[in-house]
Amino acid sequence: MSAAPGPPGPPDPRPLATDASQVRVVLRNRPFRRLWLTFGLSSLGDWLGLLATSLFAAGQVTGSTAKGLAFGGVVVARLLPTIVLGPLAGAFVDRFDRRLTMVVCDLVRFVLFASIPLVAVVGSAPVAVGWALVATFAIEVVGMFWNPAKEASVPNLVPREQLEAANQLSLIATYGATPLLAVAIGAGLNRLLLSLASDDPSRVLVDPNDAALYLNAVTFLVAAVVVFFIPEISTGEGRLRRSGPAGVPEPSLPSALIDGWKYAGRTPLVRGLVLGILGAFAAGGVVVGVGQFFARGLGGGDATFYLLFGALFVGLGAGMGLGPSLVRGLSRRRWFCASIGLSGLAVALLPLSVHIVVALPLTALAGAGAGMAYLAGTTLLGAEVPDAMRGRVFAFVQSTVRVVLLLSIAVSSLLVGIGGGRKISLGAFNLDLSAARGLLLLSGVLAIVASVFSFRAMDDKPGVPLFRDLWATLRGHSLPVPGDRSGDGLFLVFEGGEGAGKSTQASALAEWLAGRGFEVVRTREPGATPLGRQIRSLILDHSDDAPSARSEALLYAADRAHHVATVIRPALERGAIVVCDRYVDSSLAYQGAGRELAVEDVEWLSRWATASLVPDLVILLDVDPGVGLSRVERRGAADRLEAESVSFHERVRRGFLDRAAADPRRYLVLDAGASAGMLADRIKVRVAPMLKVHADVIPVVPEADDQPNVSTPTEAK
Ligand SMILES: Nc1ncnc2c1ncn2[C@@H]1O[C@H](COP(=O)(O)OP(=O)(O)O)[C@@H](O)[C@H]1O
Ligand SMILES: Cc1cn([C@H]2C[C@H](O)[C@@H](COP(=O)(O)OP(=O)(O)O)O2)c(=O)[nH]c1=O
Repeated sequence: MSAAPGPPGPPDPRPLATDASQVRVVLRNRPFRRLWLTFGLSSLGDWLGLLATSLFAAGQVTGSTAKGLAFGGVVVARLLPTIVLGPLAGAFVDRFDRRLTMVVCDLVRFVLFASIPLVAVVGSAPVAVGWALVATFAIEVVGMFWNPAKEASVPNLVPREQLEAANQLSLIATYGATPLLAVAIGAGLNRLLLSLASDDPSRVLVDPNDAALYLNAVTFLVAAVVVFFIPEISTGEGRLRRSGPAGVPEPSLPSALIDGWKYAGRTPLVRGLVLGILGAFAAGGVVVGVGQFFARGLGGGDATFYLLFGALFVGLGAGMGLGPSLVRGLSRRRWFCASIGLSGLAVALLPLSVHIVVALPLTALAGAGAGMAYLAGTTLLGAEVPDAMRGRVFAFVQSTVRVVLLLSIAVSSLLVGIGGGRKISLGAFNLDLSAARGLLLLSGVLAIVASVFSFRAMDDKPGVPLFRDLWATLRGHSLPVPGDRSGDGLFLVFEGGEGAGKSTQASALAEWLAGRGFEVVRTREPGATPLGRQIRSLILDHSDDAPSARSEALLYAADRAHHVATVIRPALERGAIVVCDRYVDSSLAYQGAGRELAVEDVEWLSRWATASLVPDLVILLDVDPGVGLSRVERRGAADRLEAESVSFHERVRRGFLDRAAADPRRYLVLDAGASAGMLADRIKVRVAPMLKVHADVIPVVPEADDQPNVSTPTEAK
């Protein structure tokens, strides 16, 4: 038996998000570039092969029924093997060297494709068609091994943070560029060869379809050679096992397969992904199955159908290409589920469209959701499924997707013919109550349900409401995950620009709370601990060797990590109230907005430093930088940050306000121009209800007779 796959661990906290710069970085990665070329070649071969073989088979026979049968036979021959052999191929891929698997597959496909026209030269028409079918079937079988090997090898070539960009590029190659290129090459060859033969068709040098098949065979040969020279791919399980300690028995194919299924079954991420993908593809299949009927219902013919189809693909491409820059830092698990929900919603709304003008954007939206879900799903599988399991999981997903797609296309195109239509007149428009519309609604709802279930299975931000998180993300930053807190202390933070009055208000609040009998820890950042004080002087003192923006961010994070670990968490665990002058938002505002570092990076760094400890309330004292700076001028020489330009402090102010706007329930924003007494009152009003729960634990002591009980790990300012 193989070592059983370990239990699914917690999600990797490192972000998977990508941006345009990652695409450039990935493109500079040589092994990936070469692999990408082979994706393109093989995918070109696939598309060209499908077109050429189908046309070839149809061209061998006469009569429309026979042509239809021959054409359909090729398509079926291509889809069938996935279903039967997919999972087995995945288990195989995980056991053997992925590079060699890919090379052998490409060589076999080279031979098979070249054999199709060659057999036709010597054999009769039935033999030629028969062989075309057999070869096609075999080519698809080979693809079953090649595909999971390819998918599983990408994560070995590119680092985690570039995985999404790498997937974007390979999806664009597979579904965007190469199908178009295949059509163009097919058509180009046709014209070229026919024009060379002038008007006498019998003088055609090589039949255009034969030529396409030969060309196609060559693409696989080239791909085989290129892959052979990418040794980095060979880090699959097979190779590790071979060079691993002697005496570790190799798992048999069936037991590897069973391990793979077990892993998929008990890993919430994989379960969620499979469920979501199946929901999306079922809906997609229905759209394809009923498309023509629906188009007719919209009052259009084939042209409308092609328009809808075009919109679906434009949406798909846009989702894959632009999605990541739209959602930026959003959790990829959440993005995946939300995309499927979006797709489902668009499909469910389609039946309500009375006109193509409404149907087109909805179709594009459905495509965009599907494209984003496909990209996020592939990236998640690559990033979070261990290398040893990846081939099996990819194969499992690929084959179930095909089954569902085939079934939903077949069933829906069958059903749609049965149900008759009824027209309802809505003023100028006629709404056609047809089976097509009913099926669309049903499949849209199905996809939404699937997205909800997969969300439940794989969400990595429990406790953070999805829609608020989405909204916050679209506006610049996703919401943090509240850290799990033991103890029932209260964590209150003051934020704001220089001279906003944070220290004044923090002291007032701390005294008021202590006066009511609470244990209060009044603290600040940076510099609340001995280590922190050293860091503080490194950052803020003027020196010839001022830290760069990134090292400044790291120093603040280092101070914060130590502060949280040694002061804040222990206090909260005791049940104390922590009143802190500045926290994470200062880094986001000063280093993010002010120094213009990527806010997501600073946010991630802070989350890591604090182990996701989030304040219960942030009191933001909003002050005009001019006013605030003039207040602190009286304090003496400005430190390094105070001495920054006014535009810097303006950006900082915006940074704070944006944070507060993204999560209003956790912020109290006050105009710091008000008098200190008024501000203190407003703060007490907001904090008091938070104490009620707290007061059950620590009795409230009458204000007058109590000695304030404030401990300060930092010296008074
Ligand atoms: N609401 C207020 N109105 C006017 N001046 C204030 C107010 N709050 C504080 N100050 C004064 O402004 C200066 C800076 O206040 P401080 O609390 O140290 O701000 P911060 O900690 O935000 O830098 C101090 O001299 C303080 O007395
Ligand atoms: C905590 C923190 C502070 N800072 C800056 C803001 C302040 O200019 C300086 C802290 O100095 P401090 O004297 O504590 O400022 P204030 O009296 O205004 O509260 O460090 C950051 O840039 N990033 C951070 O994460």
